[in-house]
Amino acid sequence: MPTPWLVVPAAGCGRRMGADRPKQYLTLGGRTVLAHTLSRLHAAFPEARLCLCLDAEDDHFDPAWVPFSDWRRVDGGAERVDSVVNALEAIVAEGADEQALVLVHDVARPCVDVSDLARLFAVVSDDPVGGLLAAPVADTMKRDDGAGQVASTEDRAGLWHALTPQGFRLGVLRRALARAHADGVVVTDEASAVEALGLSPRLVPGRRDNLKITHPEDLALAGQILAAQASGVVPTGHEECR
Ligand SMILES: Nc1ccn([C@@H]2O[C@H](COP(=O)(O)OP(=O)(O)OP(=O)(O)O)[C@@H](O)[C@H]2O)c(=O)n1
Ligand SMILES: C[C@](O)(CO)[C@H](O)COP(=O)(O)O
Repeated sequence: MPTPWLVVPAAGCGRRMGADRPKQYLTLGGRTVLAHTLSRLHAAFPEARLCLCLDAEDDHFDPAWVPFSDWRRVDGGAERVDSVVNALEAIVAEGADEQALVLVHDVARPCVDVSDLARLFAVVSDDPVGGLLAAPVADTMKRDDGAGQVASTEDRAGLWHALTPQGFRLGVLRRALARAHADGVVVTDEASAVEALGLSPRLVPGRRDNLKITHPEDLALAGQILAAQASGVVPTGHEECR
């Protein structure tokens, strides 16, 4: 199987976290979130080529946290999607083929499981469209009425949480993001842009502990997940969600 390109958007400012620095530079067990995330990706894809999207004025980053030998820093954009587009242009500038496989993974998801990464890669390598790690919705879903009360209970059958990585061919992903930009749509993930082309990305069941650190309480949770994974006490649970 060919080596993938990895795009790691890490140019966010962590507004919802509200910390004294972007959340990718908060530490878990003495290591930054960014270092944890890159280490998981490296364990699965040691030969991959990495594009790391960082804010141009980032003064927290330390290159010692990057375990990849083939990596480049790319300027982030105003939104996540703009950071990803900048990375794709950097990949094109290096002469990558339209068929090159690109996996995009949020820096804010340090608990991603190495076997999930391998499984996603196997699926998207063999799929003409590509796909994403995802987890079925487990709770009863309510829609509000805009005034703090329940308007309805939604049918959760067939609903999934979109996780990352999301993996697509370079050509498809560039076309999809260019179309979203032309249509004035700010997509929050790659798959939704690809869907808007009329294509159907594969849903690859992944562990639900691949959480995105977003709000303050998520940090402690991520620390506990990493510790539990390291001690081997967390069952994989994959079979349940397939
Ligand atoms: N302009 C941006 C915005 C976000 N991201 C990245 O996209 C991922 C998902 O975004 P999110 O969780 O929203 O991160 P933040 O933008 O940092 O958080 P917030 O929205 O709360 O400010 C993160 O890895 C973040 O660093 C990025 O590379 N460039
Ligand atoms: C890409 C993503 O992680 C999928 O869940 C997510 O859409 C990005 O974060 P946001 O909070 O929706 O901006």
